[in-house]
Amino acid sequence: MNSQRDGSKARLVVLVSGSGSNLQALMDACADDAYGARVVAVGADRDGTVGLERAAKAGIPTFVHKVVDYPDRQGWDAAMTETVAAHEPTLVVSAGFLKILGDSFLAKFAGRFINTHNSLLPSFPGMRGPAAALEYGVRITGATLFLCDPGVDTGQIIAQVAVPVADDDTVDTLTERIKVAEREQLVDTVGRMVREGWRVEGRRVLIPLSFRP
Ligand SMILES: Nc1nc2c(c(=O)[nH]1)N[C@@H](CN(C=O)c1ccc(C(=O)N[C@@H](CCC(=O)O)C(=O)O)cc1)CN2
Ligand SMILES: NCC(=O)N[C@@H]1O[C@H](COP(=O)([O-])[O-])[C@@H](O)[C@H]1O
Repeated sequence: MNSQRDGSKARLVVLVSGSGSNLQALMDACADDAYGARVVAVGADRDGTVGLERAAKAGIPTFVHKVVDYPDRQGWDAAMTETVAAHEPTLVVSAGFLKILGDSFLAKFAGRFINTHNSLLPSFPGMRGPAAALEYGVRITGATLFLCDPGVDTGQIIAQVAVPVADDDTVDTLTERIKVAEREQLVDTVGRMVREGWRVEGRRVLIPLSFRP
């Protein structure tokens, strides 16, 4: 069971690659002491993202590790692991972070490394969730929050939210509609995790307030 039951604030390290609207939602939630967490660092795999700008504007430490700056993927993974570990995270949150993290990172953070994805997994994993949902013709899609494992979007599911697909949806309109529900789910679920803790039973992730008898 992981939790900050001693009343101290949980430490969130958030990983981004793009606009960081999920990051902003977490930062906004953390402004309320009752939420029980604070974003202690924001990391990215590339320079110049709006997500990094959001963190810098809020005075939150940022870091960037680019794969091309390392002799191989393992070197990049080790650098990511070392930098994130230095911030002593309660929870590592991948929110639009577009790199798969490897063995070194998972050895350190598995079980407390989560990712929000813009589809109802296991449908439409990867980098094109909304586009793939539109191409397939599903009538309901959504967002999934899950614990990351060595696979791509194959980890244990923590929470899901359904989002209807409109007849006139484009990739952009569907992506944005999913994001609204996704951000609400991320803030609500991370808050419950850090305040109440969570445990993993096989493929299930249980948070006390959602425990079923
Ligand atoms: N070990 C894991 N790491 C990450 C996971 C995961 O499930 N396990 N999820 C991703 C986030 N994600 C979807 O939600 C995702 C991100 C990136 C990719 C991908 O194919 N990335 C390529 C490079 C793409 C690029 O740089 O443009 C890669 O890593 O080589 C798939 C799914 C976060 N990390
Ligand atoms: N599977 C990777 C992926 O596509 N992730 C998606 O990137 C967006 C980031 O938005 P944000 O930068 O505004 O938070 C999110 O909608 C997230 O599901």
